[in-house]
Amino acid sequence: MLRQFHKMHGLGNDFVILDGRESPLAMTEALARHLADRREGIGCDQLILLEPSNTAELRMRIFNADGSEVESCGNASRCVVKLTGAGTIETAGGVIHGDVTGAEVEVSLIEPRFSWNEIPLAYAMPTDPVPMGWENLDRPYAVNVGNPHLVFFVEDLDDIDIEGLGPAIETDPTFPERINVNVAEVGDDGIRLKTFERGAGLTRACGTGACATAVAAIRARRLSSPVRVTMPGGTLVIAWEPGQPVTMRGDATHVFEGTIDL
Ligand SMILES: N[C@H](CCC[C@H](N)C(=O)O)C(=O)O
Repeated sequence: MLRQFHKMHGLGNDFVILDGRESPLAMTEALARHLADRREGIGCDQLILLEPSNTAELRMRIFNADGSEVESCGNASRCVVKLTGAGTIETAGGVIHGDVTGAEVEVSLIEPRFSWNEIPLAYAMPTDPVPMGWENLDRPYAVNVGNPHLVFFVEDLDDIDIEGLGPAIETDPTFPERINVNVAEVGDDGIRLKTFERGAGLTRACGTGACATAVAAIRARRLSSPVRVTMPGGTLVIAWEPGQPVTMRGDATHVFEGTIDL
């Protein structure tokens, strides 16, 4: 059966979006992996499937390039708000809210969580920072913004081999659901960030990573809200106050639409 798809990206973090609201689509890890494959499929960092929802205007399911289904995706949220005009979106990480503001899109995720069992970590330990290290990366902050993130603050981001260290940290048994790995350098005009994503590897931008990193920087009193977070693919503006949901504002780009036989 021929299915329409949309190819979109948020600051170079790219997505294939399928709409299963009118006609259901049974997504599997294997099919998500195939569609995400940049040689044998369409190619993307995450596969997004839209479905009906009882708690929001629509439900957004998120599958990483490795096929794993996860709770949240900040860049894809902005793309789905722009594509559908939805103001509320149900995700496995909670109901999120979006609004198109001119050329950009603003999305509010959930109120961040910080305790070890909410990240989750495998056992009780501090999360601000986590008393662990991997070569020249140590004492990260752990933050859950719907999905799990580690945030390492470093003096020089270009000194860090994030692609070399990322896989071992992502799959460390301390993180029973694996984890997204963020390495950040704080400067006068905000944060420079690179993210090795759970289930997708190094991406050009990570929306939830930018949110988690800005929240960690505000909690550690390194910066105050709002925070500009600049990644290889571009910049997001993140706003957060303790006790509130974290909000991001940035671009969402529609590249093309096509059909594929599924
Ligand atoms: N790799 C993430 C999901 C995608 C997040 C990212 N693309 C974003 O924009 O937030 C995870 O496994 O939790």
